[in-house]
Amino acid sequence: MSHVKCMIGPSILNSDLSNLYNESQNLLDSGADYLHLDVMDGTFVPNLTFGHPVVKCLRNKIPKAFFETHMMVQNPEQWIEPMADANVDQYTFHIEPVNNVPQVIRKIKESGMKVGLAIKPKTPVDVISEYIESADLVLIMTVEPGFGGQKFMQDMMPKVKWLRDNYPTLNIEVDGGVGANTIDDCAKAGANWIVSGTAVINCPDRKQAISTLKSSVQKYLS
Ligand SMILES: O=C(CO)[C@H](O)[C@H](O)COP(=O)(O)O
Repeated sequence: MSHVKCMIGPSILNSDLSNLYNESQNLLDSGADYLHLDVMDGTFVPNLTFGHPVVKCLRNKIPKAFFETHMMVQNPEQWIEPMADANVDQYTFHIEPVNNVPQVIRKIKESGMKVGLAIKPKTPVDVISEYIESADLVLIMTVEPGFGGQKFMQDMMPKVKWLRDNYPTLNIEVDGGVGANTIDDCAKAGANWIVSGTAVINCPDRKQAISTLKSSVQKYLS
């Protein structure tokens, strides 16, 4: 009997952002369990996307779905209140630029959102262990954050496996290059929250793409 649930969260990063509502609704109608919203500030990563004003507009049109914002930003503390005001469900931030991680975790919780802790490929997983008990999810990046469509880093799987071995009930998310060819590696290592961008967005049958990801994870969870 598995302790964790499989969740598939497409990243809308490489969708038609001029048509964000329809793209998001289409992904939910195709079986997505949540939406993974990539917020980039051009400083923490060399790319710029959107912030809380866009997320809030999307939330007004999609009141019920679970929204996770993946905060690829230099100062995650700055955006907690605006994202809570946009009714974001889970605020996932990178620990690398943060001096006081417990303080950021506390503020996210006080604002009513769930807490996700993210690490870049070069960050060792044990750096995060002292904070895991107070988090809802850990995100292991399987590409350097910044862009969709990059090659999956298989060598991140020991991090996922280490987390699963040590934290059987933890929600472990992977993000970057995840699709039909790489999902088995993620599932086998123990990931249960799956972000997939281009592999879903560019697939003519998004329902099928999401269902393939789900079946693979469920196979290893059961
Ligand atoms: O966080 C991200 C990039 O920083 C994206 O969520 C991720 O790369 C998704 O796209 P793809 O599945 O195409 O890699």
